[in-house]
Amino acid sequence: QQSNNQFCEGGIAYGESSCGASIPSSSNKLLIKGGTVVNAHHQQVADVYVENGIIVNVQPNIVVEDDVYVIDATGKFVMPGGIDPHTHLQNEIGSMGIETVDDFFSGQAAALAGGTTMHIDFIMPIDGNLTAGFEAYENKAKKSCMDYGFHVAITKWDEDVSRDMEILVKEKGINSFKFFMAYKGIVMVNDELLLQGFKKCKSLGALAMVHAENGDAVHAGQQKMIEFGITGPEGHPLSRPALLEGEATSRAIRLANFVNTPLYVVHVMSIDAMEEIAKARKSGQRVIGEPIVSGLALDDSWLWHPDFKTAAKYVMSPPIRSKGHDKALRAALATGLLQLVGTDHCAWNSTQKALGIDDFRQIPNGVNGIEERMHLVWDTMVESGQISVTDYVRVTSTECARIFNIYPRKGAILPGSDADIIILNPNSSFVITAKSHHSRSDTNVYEGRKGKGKIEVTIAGGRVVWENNELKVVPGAGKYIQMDPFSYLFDGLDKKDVIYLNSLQAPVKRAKSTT
Ligand SMILES: NC(=O)NCCC(=O)O
Ligand SMILES: [Zn+2]
Ligand SMILES: [Zn+2]
Repeated sequence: QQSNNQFCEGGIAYGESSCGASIPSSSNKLLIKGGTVVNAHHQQVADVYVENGIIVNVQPNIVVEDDVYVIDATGKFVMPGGIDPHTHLQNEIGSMGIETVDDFFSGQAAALAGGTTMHIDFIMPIDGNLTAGFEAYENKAKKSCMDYGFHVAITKWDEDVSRDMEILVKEKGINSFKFFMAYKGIVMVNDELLLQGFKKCKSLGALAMVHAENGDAVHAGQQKMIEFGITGPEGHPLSRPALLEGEATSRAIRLANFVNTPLYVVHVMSIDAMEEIAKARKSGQRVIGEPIVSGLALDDSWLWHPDFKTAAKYVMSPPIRSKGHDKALRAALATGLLQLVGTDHCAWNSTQKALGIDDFRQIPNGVNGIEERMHLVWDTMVESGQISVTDYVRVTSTECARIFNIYPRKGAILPGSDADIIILNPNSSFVITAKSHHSRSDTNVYEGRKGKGKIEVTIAGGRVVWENNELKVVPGAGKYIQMDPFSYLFDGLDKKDVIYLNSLQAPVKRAKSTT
């Protein structure tokens, strides 16, 4: 495990005494002075006053008493903390029973150091059982140092699953379910299950999510690579080309249209998938496309690197695509064809990745990103001139809060919102390296990457947790955020059902044939 001198681990609390950090112990009153406060809809120079973890006032020249901790943000952007819609902490999906290196403490500490103050993780059922899965993740998340929510994966179908979906939505704060169209023989579902699951999601007001790759074809592609004698990491992208992502995306979109329910496509990695989403949205269908930072900022050339350890770092599914896809995905994000950015943070160390040294199919799938997302989206999208600062807030925070129905508690700097806030200095710079990152992985897919725009302060639930490159995090400080069903994506959706049902009221009358 990586040790890091900016971050103390192994104790109970992480504060001045144990870390030598200079961040003051949490004050319940905080004033951020003179920054440019940015929301998805508006920006203004103003002060932000926080009490007991909640934003109380946002306006210029707020005057406060002496007992308030004051941060000067002059010349900097004050924005809602990032919300990462897609993470896998302490997870073993598709990885032969081994667990990712980041748990709910180390992964969240990394997130906070990178300006993300909430994430939504994927609960994997236990032997298909959703309730058992939920309870297991409730336990894993007890060490959380920032707020979190859950999506739940559906890997089989029966009456218990259907009943548990209802319980999770009505009693446990779940409002989204994920279906894997790949990982054949592990968690992949067929079209019949997709239809049943989508129908149930619709009735509950829960959002259906898909990992869209044609799993049967991927399996055939993998066999073909092995027959050709291609066993290295480059066999991974070669075995599951973008057309298989495009096919599954198109199929999921059409099935969601048939059921008339909104659809969220996770980790959109290719032009093929992006174009299917754009086409459906243009026709009025409610489809959300989530690119992830590795798809926006990397290309697949690394997978051909002669050093196995380097190449294996980049194995994830769907694969990081060839040059050109990254640029097209950035353009689609800039023009609103894709809506929000996740990470799919699923971190392994190089020993775990080496399980696939003789066979790329055994390399655990997944890359890091929870700590890097906010910096890389700033650098590649805002600093490059592709999107505005308000759009940055929208794609890194607000849109996620709206889709998962927690806006404006999250995703906004407004009176009454949770005090999850970042301060970004656009004139400062960042550099990414495994030597100083906070993930427990010994590698980083963005190793050596430098850029403009540095998150200098992170405030989570009103506590200053990242300042002067020092983390001050407390296990157990994070809260589970329950998310209600029927987000804006469901508004007016039933009108289409009514039109359809009405058309059935007038069946064609035909005279009985006499012959
Ligand atoms: N993406 C990946 O390779 N690993 C995490 C699981 C998933 O999202 O498919
Ligand atoms: Zn996936
Ligand atoms: Zn994922």
